[in-house]
Amino acid sequence: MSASPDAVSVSPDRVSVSPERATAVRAAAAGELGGEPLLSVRGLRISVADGSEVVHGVDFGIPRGSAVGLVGESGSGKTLTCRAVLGLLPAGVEVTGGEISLRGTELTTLPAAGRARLRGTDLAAVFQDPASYLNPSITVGAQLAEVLRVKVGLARRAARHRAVELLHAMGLRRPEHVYAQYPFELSGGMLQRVLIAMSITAEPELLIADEATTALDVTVQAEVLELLTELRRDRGLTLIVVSHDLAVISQMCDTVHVFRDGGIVEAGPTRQVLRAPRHPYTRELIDNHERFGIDRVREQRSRR
Ligand SMILES: Nc1ncnc2c1ncn2[C@@H]1O[C@H](COP(=O)(O)OP(=O)(O)OP(=O)(O)O)[C@@H](O)[C@H]1O
Repeated sequence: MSASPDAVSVSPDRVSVSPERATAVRAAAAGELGGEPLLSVRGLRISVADGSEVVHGVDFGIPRGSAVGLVGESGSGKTLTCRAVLGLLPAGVEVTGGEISLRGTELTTLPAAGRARLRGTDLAAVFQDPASYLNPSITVGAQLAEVLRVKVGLARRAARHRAVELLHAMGLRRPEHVYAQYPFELSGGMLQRVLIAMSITAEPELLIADEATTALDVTVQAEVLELLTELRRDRGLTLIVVSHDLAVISQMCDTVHVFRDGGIVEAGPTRQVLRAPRHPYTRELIDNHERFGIDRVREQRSRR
């Protein structure tokens, strides 16, 4: 990062732009520029165990069926924001202000059991390290079938049948064989497909992919991104894609929200933000992306 942390202001409220521009950033971030939001996050504040605030009043909306990218440097608050939406904040970390509404239902005041019920059935997530979410001593098929029994209520035989179907639908060849394999026998890309299968068993409307392809090699990454795009197209899944990789965001997302230091500094249609970034920090992200040899963003920008 060439600029010091203080070189760019951290939230639309503190950026020196015209009031009209600040309003436009907030409106874009809140999803008001397109469609009825499936998810609406307003003024979200998150504090950690020592009392310090790490997310400072974030606003955004996710229109149903859209793919929304969250980008920004490490530690800018993307993951905690997603975990707050899922109701899965780490111990000692808590929401201290704001609202998170899913189809009009306020989530921050729901009891833990209610939040747990929503996970899987309405909201789901896949993260960077799929192996850590699987039990190493149980076959992946048995684990997937168990989710189908618990979350969908299928009987044992039906769950097995559906699990094989899902593995097939995730693009895994020889799904019967994969069903009987243990996590250590599968590659990272295969494990991520299994996790994606698990996450969509109960047909949630919103899937959060938090650096879900970061650890995969480029070809496998492209295949998993393609799978997510297909799920969006074929099942109407709404996606939140968290990534450091602007090429991933450019490929997948209709809109992008740029996080910095716990706030959103710029938001809007991906193409517009990447082509004509308005905020110095967004420009810096794009320049860094290009400087480090990942030229796909510029290629995609110039092709359009
Ligand atoms: N369990 C925790 N306890 C204390 N502080 C935390 C905890 N988790 C995250 N933080 C802090 O909260 C801030 C936001 O973290 P977060 O993980 O949301 O950032 P991020 O943008 O997702 O980063 P990355 O891209 O590296 O995942 C950071 O300053 C981080 O150090």
